[in-house]
Amino acid sequence: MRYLVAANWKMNKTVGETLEYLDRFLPSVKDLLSVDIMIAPPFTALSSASIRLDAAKKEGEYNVKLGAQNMYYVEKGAFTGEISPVMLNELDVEYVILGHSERRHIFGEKDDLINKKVITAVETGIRPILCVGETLEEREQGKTLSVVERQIRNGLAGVEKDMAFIDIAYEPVWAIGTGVNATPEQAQEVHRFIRSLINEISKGNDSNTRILYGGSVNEKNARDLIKEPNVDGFLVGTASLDPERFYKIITEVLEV
Ligand SMILES: O=C(CO)COP(=O)(O)O
Repeated sequence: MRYLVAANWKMNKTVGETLEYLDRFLPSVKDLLSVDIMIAPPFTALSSASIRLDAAKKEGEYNVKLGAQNMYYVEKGAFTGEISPVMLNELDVEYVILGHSERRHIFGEKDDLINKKVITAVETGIRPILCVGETLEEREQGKTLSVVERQIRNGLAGVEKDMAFIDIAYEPVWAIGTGVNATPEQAQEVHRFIRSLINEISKGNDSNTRILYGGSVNEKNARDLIKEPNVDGFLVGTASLDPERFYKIITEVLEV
């Protein structure tokens, strides 16, 4: 299984800033093919990023893929403000982040909607990264594993046989954007649980499923986190906004 290091830029960077970032970032990861890299800019920058990546790939070898931060589960129609999988496919978007805690908590997305999106993503050939994770209150009440189990079972209902085409990101809500990451031990405990759960529900058909950790990952804590046996990569927010910091995290993963 290849590690995946993914950047979730959230609502950051204009088209100009995206192109400036790629100009600085792409040379650093040229010929770096042993780890999968994904960048998810905002929707407005996807097209320009796609063109820039395409041009780079004509000049050299890059293992950098584009991701979307969300999508709707219908091909087209009267869904004001939504983006469809067909629109993402056209831009060579290969990943989609689904069920991010900001979608769940700020925009009220529930497991059944997230599940519909996961199913459509798999059907359209866009690899979903299903995000799960507990709030601080849930952790303090000892509910971490039961919350994660519910989010995974509901989120993956109907796609269990396609598990090898899906990645999971464990992102404890209390660690997102706070500067307080889960300790390697805390991450490993939940990742081991997720691994056994998806092994059970996919009947062993999960050999390409990465379990990413997300939540205040940076160039200083990445090495200790990736050393854990069930941490298969990262979903990085804040630290991915700077191309040098994101590259440093990638190099920490390479060294394990
Ligand atoms: O939400 C995240 C990635 O999806 C994590 O964000 P931070 O790295 O800023 O904590």
